[in-house]
Amino acid sequence: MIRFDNVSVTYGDAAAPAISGVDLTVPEGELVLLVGPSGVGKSTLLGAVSGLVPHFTGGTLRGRVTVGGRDTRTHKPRELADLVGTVGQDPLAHFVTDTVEDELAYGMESLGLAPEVMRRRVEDTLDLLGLAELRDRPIATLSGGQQQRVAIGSVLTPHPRVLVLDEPTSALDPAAAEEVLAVLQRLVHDLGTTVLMAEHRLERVVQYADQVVLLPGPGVAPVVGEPAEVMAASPVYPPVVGLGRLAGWDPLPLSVRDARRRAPGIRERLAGLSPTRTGPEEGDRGADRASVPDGSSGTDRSSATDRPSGRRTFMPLRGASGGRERGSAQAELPEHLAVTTRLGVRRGRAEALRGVGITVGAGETVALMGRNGAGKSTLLSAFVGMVEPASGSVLVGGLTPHRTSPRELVRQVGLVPQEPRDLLYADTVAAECAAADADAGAEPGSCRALVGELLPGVRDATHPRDLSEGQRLALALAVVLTGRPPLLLLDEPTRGLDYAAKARLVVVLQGLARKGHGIVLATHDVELAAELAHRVVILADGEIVADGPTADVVVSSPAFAPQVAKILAPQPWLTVSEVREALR
Ligand SMILES: Nc1ncnc2c1ncn2[C@@H]1O[C@H](COP(=O)(O)OP(=O)(O)OP(=O)(O)O)[C@@H](O)[C@H]1O
Ligand SMILES: Nc1ncnc2c1ncn2[C@@H]1O[C@H](COP(=O)(O)OP(=O)(O)OP(=O)(O)O)[C@@H](O)[C@H]1O
Repeated sequence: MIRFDNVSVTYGDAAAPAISGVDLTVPEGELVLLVGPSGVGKSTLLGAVSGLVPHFTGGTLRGRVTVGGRDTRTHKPRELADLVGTVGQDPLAHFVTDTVEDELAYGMESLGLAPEVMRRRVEDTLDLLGLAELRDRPIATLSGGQQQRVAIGSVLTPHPRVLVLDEPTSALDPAAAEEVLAVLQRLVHDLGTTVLMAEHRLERVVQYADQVVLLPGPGVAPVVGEPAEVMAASPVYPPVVGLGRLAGWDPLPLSVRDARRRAPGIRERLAGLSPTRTGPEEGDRGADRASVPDGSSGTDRSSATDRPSGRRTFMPLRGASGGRERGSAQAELPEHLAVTTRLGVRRGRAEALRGVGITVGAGETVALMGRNGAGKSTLLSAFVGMVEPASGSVLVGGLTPHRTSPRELVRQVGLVPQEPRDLLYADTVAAECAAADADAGAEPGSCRALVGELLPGVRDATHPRDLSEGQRLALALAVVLTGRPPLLLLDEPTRGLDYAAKARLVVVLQGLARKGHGIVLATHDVELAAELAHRVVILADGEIVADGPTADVVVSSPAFAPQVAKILAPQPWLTVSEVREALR
């Protein structure tokens, strides 16, 4: 159904092609998963199928790509629309109408389907993706995950024979991701739809794939094969495969269920051992240790709700680089970097947050989890004054965010938004980084070094618009981290990041936490939360329904447990690295 004949794509003045030597056949009715490190050319390869590359992105395509016999170089995306449905990494870029229902109908309208058919398919899709309650809503007012569901729904309604999906579950909560994958599998099995999908969170998808296409490095020809075969040697692999490789299981399990069947042996070896975990208090805070007050873990919900802002104790916070003093370093900080008390926030007609009491202590990393639309981004927005409380209060560094000037507030708190593009305004990576250094009063080169540390291979001269998703996120993270705000907020910080980049992000954030920074991440990435968070807070429908140490909260939850916890339960292991450490 899809064929690549010796395809290469070179962008503008890039020295080397983004993809090269790609020979590939995707048979009709298969679900093929495209994997590989960040920036390796996955989106480029997908774009060559939908025709976006090179028609919209520029660059030169050599060789031949055909879909259902149509050459994508001579057919514009519009001329492929009846055949190929595409969901890109940034759903907002694709929306053409204003409301959910219109968007679901749009693709069918342009194909001229009968009104009764359209009506029925819109209803089906609203139900299928849990969008019925949002049908009249302006798309601009939806949460990130709600938007991603609309984007997926809008390509399903015309029933294309080929679906090209770029990280389609990146903004979805774990349950929604499973539902979407079940729908895709049904289309593949029942209707013979062909699906080509790129995804970083392999733990979510690899067990559904008929074939895996691995791009091992930029411009390197793909490796194609059965999922278990490719996973055995792939540089990117999910925790279940990591555990399988560690335990020497052959063939490698791809699902939690398969791994559980193999697990008795490793469970026996682990019996009597326990994971080494450092809480925020036990962590080595190095030079700053003495200045960080105790009792800042805030794991006790009742006190978390009722405790005042904690201005009793003030703590000097040093820039993470050590001696260099800068704005925030001179600011005196309360023991709790952020406190909300019975916080209520309205968005439109909805109460997005209700009675939320949460504290974030110095040195603490908190993962905010919960279904799409639960209010996670709203809470982060409240911390930076982008939304006002309708009731209750929010204090950050002792200040009321929405009444504090941005200049003053940035000394206390920095936010990496869900869409990193919102943060970037310069024309090149180098200029963006220079501006970030200047804004933060950091040494020239600080931001650029961080980008390289998170993701090697990002070029100075590239326009942020032309970066891959993961590269852009690494840049946005670096821009905010350069300011080293005492409180660091990250909204879904792993979209587009490969496992290695995620691991490096974990190291950087752990280092900041040790130096006394408080970190709050809103995330659907249960594996990231397991690696990084001291504490997990679960929001449901605007209310806190759980708040406690990570292991306590996630292990008991089928939705939020990481793979290793599911495989080794009832033992308390969360990550492959914990198991590796224990077996050493
Ligand atoms: N329009 C463009 N102009 C110039 N360079 C581009 C353009 N689009 C992508 N690139 C570059 O091509 C390379 C591959 O990007 P691509 O988006 O295909 O990677 P990816 O594997 O999808 O990455 P990610 O996993 O981060 O989404 C990157 O180095 C990127 O900077
Ligand atoms: N401007 C608005 N008007 C009406 N409702 C809104 C508006 N902005 C957000 N909402 C609603 O508020 C609720 C909370 O949204 P929020 O973005 O905080 O959710 P979230 O937990 O971050 O979700 P996701 O995981 O999908 O990112 C959602 O139901 C959303 O649709």
